[in-house]
Amino acid sequence: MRSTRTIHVISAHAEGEVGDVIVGGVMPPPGDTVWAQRRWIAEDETLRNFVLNEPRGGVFRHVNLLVPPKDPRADAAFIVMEPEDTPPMSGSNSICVATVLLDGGLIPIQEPVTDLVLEAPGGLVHVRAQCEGGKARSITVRNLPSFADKLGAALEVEGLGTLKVDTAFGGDSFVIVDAAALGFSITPDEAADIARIGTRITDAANEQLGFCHPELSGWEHISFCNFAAPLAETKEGFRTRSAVAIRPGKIDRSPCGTGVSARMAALLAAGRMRPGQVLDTRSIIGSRFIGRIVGETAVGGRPAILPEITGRGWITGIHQHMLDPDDPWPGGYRLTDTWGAR
Ligand SMILES: O=C(O)[C@H]1NCC[C@@H]1O
Repeated sequence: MRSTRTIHVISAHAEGEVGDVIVGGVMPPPGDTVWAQRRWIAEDETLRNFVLNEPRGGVFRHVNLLVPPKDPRADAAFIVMEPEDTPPMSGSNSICVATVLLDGGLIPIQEPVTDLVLEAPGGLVHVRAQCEGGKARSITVRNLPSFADKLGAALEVEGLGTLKVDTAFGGDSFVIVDAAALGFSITPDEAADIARIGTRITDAANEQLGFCHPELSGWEHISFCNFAAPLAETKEGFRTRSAVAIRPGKIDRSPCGTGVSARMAALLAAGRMRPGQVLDTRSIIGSRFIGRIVGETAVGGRPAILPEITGRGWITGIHQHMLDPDDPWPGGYRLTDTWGAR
């Protein structure tokens, strides 16, 4: 056996969504901030291609690189690599990172509660893990400040007509559509159609509505389409389902923490939710994130919410990715049969 590269990975998923964590074998990328390191990883593409492309990855895979924190308040820092983007934050990936740090023994568990500060590229996120028997059983992440951008905007989508949509930021940028109006009830048999149509809606939203984060320089697009099912009132707030279509054409298996945060920001801006209320969201596979608006703030002068997301993560294995110097595809490959199937 020989290899010019060995990358050590602990694999995990959060509520069904894969979020592997690189725990060794990669030097920290250049950059004075984690945001600058994120940009370097996105532009360089070597690591992204190595771990995300086939034969090591696939369109369903997200990979997080642990880096030394830049902010002295943080216990650990991470850069998220998703199929098409290297985003400011991710709910499922941050839960996977916390799970690997705690259940994998990189940071000692304190029972019954372990508090951590993680530095995501977009800023600090606080993690509170309920721990028992050496396992983080429930993880609450205080996500980045989240805000509505456009409410009730008209969006023309070829073949679908004019949709009424919201756009919002919840740690990543979203176009939010009414799932029921498009004929979806968020069930597994709808997965291929939601992925395909969601990608078209995201493309149309980028052309017609756009998005520009006022503080995270260069975050100037809409990443995802959130198919939001109707709200059912509960004692604490609302219960709902949603499916987030991820470019180039897959569905988040989790309820998408950034998506729940973006939706709560849009619901508060529309006067439907209040601080303190909960948005209990089920994914297309029935997994659950509990979102909560814990406060209000501002981002670049716009009203914003402080969202929390609670979910669970599990370690699924350990991998050591290698590169034989004779391998003719060191950067791997993507084919449109799975990567962006239309
Ligand atoms: O939970 C989330 O926020 C995400 N899951 C995969 C894509 C998003 O980053």
